Amino acid sequence: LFPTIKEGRKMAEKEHGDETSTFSLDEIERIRVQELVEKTNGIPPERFIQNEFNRPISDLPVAKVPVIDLSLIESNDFEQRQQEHFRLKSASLSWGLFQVVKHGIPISLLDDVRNVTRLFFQQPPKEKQMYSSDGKVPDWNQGYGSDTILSHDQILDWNDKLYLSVYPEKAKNIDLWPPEPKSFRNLGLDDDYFIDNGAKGRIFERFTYYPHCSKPDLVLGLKPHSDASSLTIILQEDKVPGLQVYNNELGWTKVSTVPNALLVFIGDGMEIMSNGQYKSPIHRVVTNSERDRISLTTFVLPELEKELRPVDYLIDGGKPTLYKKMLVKDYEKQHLLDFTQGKIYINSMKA
Ligand SMILES: O=C(O)CCC(=O)C(=O)O
Ligand SMILES: [Fe+2]
Repeated sequence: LFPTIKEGRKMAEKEHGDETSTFSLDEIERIRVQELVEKTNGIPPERFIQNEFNRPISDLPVAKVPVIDLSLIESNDFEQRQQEHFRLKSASLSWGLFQVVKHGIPISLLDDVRNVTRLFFQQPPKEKQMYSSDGKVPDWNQGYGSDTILSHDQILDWNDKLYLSVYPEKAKNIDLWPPEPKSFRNLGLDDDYFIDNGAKGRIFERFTYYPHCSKPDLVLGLKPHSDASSLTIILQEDKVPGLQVYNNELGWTKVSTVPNALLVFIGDGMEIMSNGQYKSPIHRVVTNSERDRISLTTFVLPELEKELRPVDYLIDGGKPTLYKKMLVKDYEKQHLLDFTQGKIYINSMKA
C-alpha cells in the first residue's frame, strides 16, 4: 500500500531534510515558484518533495506517440484521407494522444506564442501579480498563480501559470489578460477556429512556466493527472522535454518533442462519451536542473450545464455503461479536488 501524503512527507523529510529549504506555511502558499528559485538557487522547500513512489525516474522508455498529418485528414484523395482517419482513430484507442503535423498554423505564429509566453514570465513579480485573481469569486482559479492550493497537506507542483478563459466571449475576464508584452492580447488565440470546427463549449488557455530545479529527482513540474477536458492541445518548446505519459505495459514513458507539432490529448470527457473506447491518458511533467520550460495548453471543454455520459448509440441494445453520469460543472470541481490530492478522478466515475 502507498503511504498517506502525511506519512510520505515525513519519510521524505527524514531522508532529504538537508536538501530542502525552509519557508513558513504562509510564505510557501503565496510565493510564486519562479521567485522561490531565485531565493533558494533552485533548492525546493519540503512542501514540493514528492512521495517516493511519485518521484521522477531516469532512463525511461520513449513513448511511441503516433504522428498525424492533418493535411492528409483533409486530402482530396479518398484513400489517403481514409488511411489517416484510421491512424487517428487507432491513436485515440491506444495511447489517447498524438502529435499533429502540417496543421496549417504558421511556424512564425507558434514562435510568437512561445516568445510572448516567455516574455510574460520574464516580467517583474509585481507586474505579473496584477493578473492574479487572488482567490476572488467567480474567477478564483483564473489568472496568474501557482499550483491551486486546497489543503495545507498538499504536495506542490514546481510551476507557475497564467490561466485564462478565452471562449465564450462572455466568460472572458479581460482584466486578467496582460497588456504586456504588447502582442499578448492579439495572438489570434480567440479567433473562431475551434468554434467553426464544431467544438462549441468552452476554451481555456494555460500558459505554464516550469523553472529549473536543483533537485529534479525529488519534485514534479506537474503531478500525475488526466485532463478534465474533452480534448487538450499542447504547444511545447522544441528543445526542452519534460512531459511523460503513463502506459499500462511500460509504466512511465517520455514524450519526445516533435518540432512545431501540436500534441493532442484525449480528455476525460471523450473517454466517458466514448464509453471507455478512447483513452484519456495519465501524464505528468518533470523538471530539470539546467533549463526552464514553457508550454501552452488549450483545453476544449463542454458547457458547464451539460451532462457528461456515454453517447446513446454506444450503449444501445443493452451494452454495459462503464461510467456514471455527472454534470460537467460537478465533474470539474471534483476533478480539481482530486488533482490537488494526487488522485485520478476519472477512476471514481467507473460504474
Ligand atoms: O506542460 C505540458 O507539457 C503539459 C501540461 C498539462 O498536462 C496540462 O496543462 O494539463
Ligand atoms: Fe494535462
